[in-house]
Amino acid sequence: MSRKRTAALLGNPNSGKSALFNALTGARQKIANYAGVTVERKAGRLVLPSGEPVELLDLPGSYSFDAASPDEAVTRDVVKGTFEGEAVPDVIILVLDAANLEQHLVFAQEVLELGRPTVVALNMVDLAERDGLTLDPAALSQALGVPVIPTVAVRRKGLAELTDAIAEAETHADEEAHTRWHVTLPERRLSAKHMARAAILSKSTRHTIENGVDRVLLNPWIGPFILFSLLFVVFQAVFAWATPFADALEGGVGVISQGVSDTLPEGLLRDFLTEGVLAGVGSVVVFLPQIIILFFFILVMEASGYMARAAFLMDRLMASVGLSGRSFIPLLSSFACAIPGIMATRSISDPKDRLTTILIAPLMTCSARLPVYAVVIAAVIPQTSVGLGVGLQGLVLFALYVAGIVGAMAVALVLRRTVTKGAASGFIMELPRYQLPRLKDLLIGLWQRAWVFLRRAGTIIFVATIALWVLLSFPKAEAGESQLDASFAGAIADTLHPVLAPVGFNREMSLAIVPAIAAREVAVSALATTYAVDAEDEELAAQGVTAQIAALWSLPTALAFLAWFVFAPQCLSTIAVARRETNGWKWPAVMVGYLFALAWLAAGATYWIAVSLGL
Ligand SMILES: Nc1nc2c(ncn2[C@@H]2O[C@H](COP(=O)(O)OP(=O)(O)OP(=O)(O)O)[C@@H](O)[C@H]2O)c(=O)[nH]1
Ligand SMILES: [Mg+2]
Repeated sequence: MSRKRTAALLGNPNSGKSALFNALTGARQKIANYAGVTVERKAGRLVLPSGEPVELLDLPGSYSFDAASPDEAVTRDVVKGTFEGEAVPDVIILVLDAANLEQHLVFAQEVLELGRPTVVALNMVDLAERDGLTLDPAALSQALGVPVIPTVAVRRKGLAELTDAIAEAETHADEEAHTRWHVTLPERRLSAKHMARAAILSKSTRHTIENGVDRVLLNPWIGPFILFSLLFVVFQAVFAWATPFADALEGGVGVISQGVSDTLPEGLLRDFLTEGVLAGVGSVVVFLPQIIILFFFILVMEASGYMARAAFLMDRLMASVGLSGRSFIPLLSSFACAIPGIMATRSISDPKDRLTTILIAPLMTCSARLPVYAVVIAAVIPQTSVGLGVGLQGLVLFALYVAGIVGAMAVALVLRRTVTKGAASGFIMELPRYQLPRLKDLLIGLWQRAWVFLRRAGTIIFVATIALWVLLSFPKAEAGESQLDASFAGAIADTLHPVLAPVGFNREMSLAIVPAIAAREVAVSALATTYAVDAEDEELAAQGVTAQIAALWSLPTALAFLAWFVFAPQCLSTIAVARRETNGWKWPAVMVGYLFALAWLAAGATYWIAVSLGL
């Protein structure tokens, strides 16, 4: 049997390659409305009408095969057959944005010049229509010398025709090489203009609304104000909207815990379930509503096209610290998690810009920190309004995010003048068209994030919490001795505490930050388990970790803990991905070193300022 044939999706960024890939293979690759979403090669299975399976490749978008950024290099290597362990794809599916034809036809010529079996997916014809364009696919096919199939990837239109054309293209490999294509960029631009003109039958100007919106959103004064207000609303919502759901979940965990206590006999199994699983892991799971609300906003910003506008707005600010707006999207992605954020830096072509962005990405507040912030804020910050319906808790949360951003900008400024010295590179980014987010995509996106969170809770958070529970539970305390004092964990806490006591940490906090290296949320489950195991006051123990923190921590101590988490590099996977993306241990070591130093200093400064203010 011959080897499975391959087809690759190629085209400019944001042309809908991943949307087509998902539609053709049933995969759920990330799609979003800005350039540079896909940064890796992904494979899936497409079944042709004949029943033959084809390996379909989704690739990062590209403007040219000469491009310098690491993601575009992947595309070039795959297509030219220099990608390790990969044969040249048999068919190329060239994806063009019908509403942006002229720009997309520039790279198209470079692709066609390869002279390989190619099919064009003229995607986003719905948007072209919305813009008042009437297209002539036949004329375009004539000009390009390959089949052109109109598609709407997100509504699965034109897929059958496209698969037919892919099957055909495989059997009729194009023998005559396309030697007629132009080689210089200005020539390609000119012929793109002619081809686009020939393919557009009529054009009515309907761009006015979009331009009007952009005049407001991109205005140098109003724009940042709107962006800032939007982010502000997000953090208010994270607290205000989530509260009823979080309370219900917390209540549910409490009921189960009570049920377990009532039914099981006293002993190790009961302690394991109540102290380790329910108090520990349960204390993290209750943050699911907050996580979903945060991602709801991120996904809407990504799908609507606002994300790229935000990057555009931030370009000036970023330039003042030696970065460009290009770094903004990886940094904003780091609000979800630093790992995809660091991966997203592959779309930055300047190596020093990219390295700086990787080094500061962990300062963006990832969603794993949300449970830590939320639990401490709920415990020590009163649920009051500061006026105008603005909640104090949401305000503190917002301030923590801002602290991360300000910290990142300050670090970038220092790095760009020292270790990653160099001039800021220019920033060119296409502004995608506005789109109404599709409910289905939104729900799938939210489901994926919820699943990631729950899976973490069931795996890494579970394992780290249980490991800590074991260390806390043995050896058993003598009568009159506290369990924490007697345990192995107590010994670990006693070793670390002297280093952290000067910045206001108590013993439980010093202990909790150790397993939190596996995943930050573990700080919460670790505290919950520690207090559950060590509980002297049974009634307080039953009220959960928030009540215990409220009763046992002073305000300066709690604030120091929050400040620590703004900076601390507490996540092994981030360090691992930084190693992979920088090809060595040097930069991850620099990253970990500076982040720990900053965390310690920030916690200390916060603690002592709070103490001296008499808080
Ligand atoms: N209206 C409309 N939107 C589409 C269509 N195809 C894709 N989109 C949207 O266009 C945006 C970009 O789609 P992606 O599939 O992420 O684009 P891509 O080519 O993979 O982009 P990169 O990975 O950045 O190179 C997303 O918001 C999609 O929902 C289409 O045919 N019509
Ligand atoms: Mg993509």
